[in-house]
Order: sequence, then structure tokens, then C-alpha cells
Amino acid sequence: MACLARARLIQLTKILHPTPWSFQKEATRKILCVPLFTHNKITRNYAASTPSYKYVLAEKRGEGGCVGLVTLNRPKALNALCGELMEDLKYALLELDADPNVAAIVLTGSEKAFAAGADIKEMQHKGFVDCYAGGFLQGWDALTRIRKPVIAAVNGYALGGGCEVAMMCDIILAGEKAKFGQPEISIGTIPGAGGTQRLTKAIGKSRAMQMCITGDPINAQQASEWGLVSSVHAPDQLVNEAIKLGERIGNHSKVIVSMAKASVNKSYETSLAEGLQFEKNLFYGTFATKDQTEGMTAFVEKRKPNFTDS
Ligand SMILES: C=C(C)C(=O)SCCNC(=O)CCNC(=O)[C@H](O)C(C)(C)COP(=O)(O)OP(=O)(O)OC[C@H]1O[C@@H](n2cnc3c(N)ncnc32)[C@H](O)[C@@H]1OP(=O)(O)O
Repeated sequence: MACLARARLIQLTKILHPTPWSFQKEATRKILCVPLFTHNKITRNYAASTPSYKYVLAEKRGEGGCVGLVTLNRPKALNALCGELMEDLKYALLELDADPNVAAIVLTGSEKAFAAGADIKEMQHKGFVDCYAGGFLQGWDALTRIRKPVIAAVNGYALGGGCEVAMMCDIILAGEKAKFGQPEISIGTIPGAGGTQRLTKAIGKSRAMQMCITGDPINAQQASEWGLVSSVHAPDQLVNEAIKLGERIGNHSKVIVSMAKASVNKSYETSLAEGLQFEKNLFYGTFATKDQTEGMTAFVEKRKPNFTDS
């Protein structure tokens, strides 16, 4: 059983992270000290404070446990994104991505801080070679390869790497007191995990430039007006709203949702002509699924579709 579980995770790892043996070794290491969850076990173990992870809490919420909830949990450092936290986050997301009951994942922090950025104490004495040869921050990209929709529920500070992690998610909801910023300039560096790129695509050059070269943060209202976040909520309602959004996504076919996500995200990576072709191919691809037939048949028969994620 343990062997099967280990093989399954390594196979999953190969699909999601075609890179390194080192990752597979990590996966192996993790699996030796952490039980690989079946769905029921995920619910039980995660709900009970996730002893497997040091810096994140992972659980399943929403109707039938269809929404994964991952909470960054390093309160003393305002969820500063140290290496260990990012490893925990990656594995928690991978576990939920692999869970067939989970339709969407919510990523949140505390009311004071979603995350105050990469861990400054950890990088303070790094040199160029440490960063370059060690691929500093490169592992963060794993977050962008999660195939299910990830909703960031941002309360408090989302600064530097915190803002970048939020932008790696598919949808950002903000609490009224959220603050988004790229303050790296004030500590003698620049954003290194997508801040100059994703922020520019999200809010335009002039605004992104201003944020990156002044270091000044913006509040939730501004983030909403500028299109960085899709909606703003009372801080104590934010996570519930994000879970409700995850449940709404869960009404649809998971495979089709994942295709829609891939297609929207493609627009970040490519020219319009290539993006349109990519969309068209995936659109045609939906016609190879049972869920397309079911969705259209249900409409014609005036009933709710019964999607089987196939
Ligand atoms: C990807 C890259 C390159 C990056 O992300 S670079 C980092 C970008 N982020 C930043 O520059 C933000 C740094 N943090 C801050 O400016 C302030 O902590 C805030 C967020 C404005 C909050 O201020 P305060 O409420 O006064 O809390 P403050 O006392 O500073 O922080 C509480 C604790 O968290 C620690 N902390 C906060 N942000 C941290 C960070 N990014 N890295 C490491 N520790 C951090 C801080 O050192 C303090 O710990 P200690 O009590 O041991 O001294």
C-alpha cells in the first residue's frame, strides 16, 4: 500500500514537475515521513491541524469537502515565505490537486498578513552564486502548475513575495484591510518571483512601475479598482466568501474547469493569435469529454447536468 502510494506520488510529480530527480527524492522523503492520504484520511488528518506540515494548515471545506483550504501559518514572522514554508505549501497544494473530491483550492494567511514576503533573514547574507546556482525562488513556480483553480484570500499584508504568490493564484479576493505591495526596492533588490511581470500584466505598466520603484503599497480598494483583485470583503467573511466561490466552481466539471483555467492562463504567456489557437484546440477538446455531452443534453432536457469529470 505504502509502495503504491509512493509510486503514485512520484508519477504525479513527474507529470506536474517534469524537472528534477531532486524533486522526486524530496517526494520520496516526504512520503516516508507523511502518510499519503486517501480522501477520507485527508479530511480527518487535515481537519485535525495537519501535523504533517510545519508552516501550513490544510483541510477540506465546503459542500462534501469540495474546497481545499490551505492556511499559511507562520504568525510570528507574518508568514514570511521561508524555504520550509514554501516546501510545505507546494506539497499541501499537490495533495489537494491530486484529490478527486476537491474542485478548487483556497489559499489564505492570517487577518494581519497573507504573507510579508520572502524571508529577509534567510536571504540577507546570500551572494549571487548562492542565488544563481541554487536557483533561489525558482521552486515557487510549482504553485503555477497546480491544475485546479487556486483562489487567494488576502487579508492584511501581501508584500513582495506575498503579493507574488497571490498573483500566482488564479483569482484574488481581498479583505478590506489588505495591502498589496512590492517593497523590495526599499531593501536593495527588486521583485524576483514575478512581481515586475505579473503585476504589470494585471494593472498596467504605469501603476506597476510606480509600485515597484517606490515600494509604496496599495490598499484593497485600489487593488480592486485597478483589477488586481476581483472583489473585496469584510475581513472576517473573506475566507467564507472564497470557499463559497470554490463551491460554485465545484458545480462544474473538474476537467472542463481545468481546461478553462489553462486557456485563460495561456493569455499571459503568448501572442493573441497563438492564444486563440490554443483556446480553439482546448474548446474542440471539450467535445471529447462526456461532460460536454452531458452539459448540453441537460440544457436541452431542462435539467441540471450530472457531471462525472470524464
Ligand atoms: C521575493 C522577495 C525578494 C521579497 O519578498 S523581499 C521581502 C519583501 N517584503 C518586505 O520588505 C516586507 C518586510 N516586512 C515589513 O516591512 C513589516 O514587517 C510589515 C509587513 C510592514 C509589518 O510591520 P510590523 O507590524 O511593525 O511588524 P514587524 O515587527 O516588522 O514584523 C513582525 C515580525 O515579522 C518579521 N518579518 C516581517 N516580514 C518579514 C520578512 N519578509 N522576512 C523575515 N521576517 C519578517 C519581523 O522581522 C518581525 O520579527 P521579529 O519580531 O523577530 O523582529
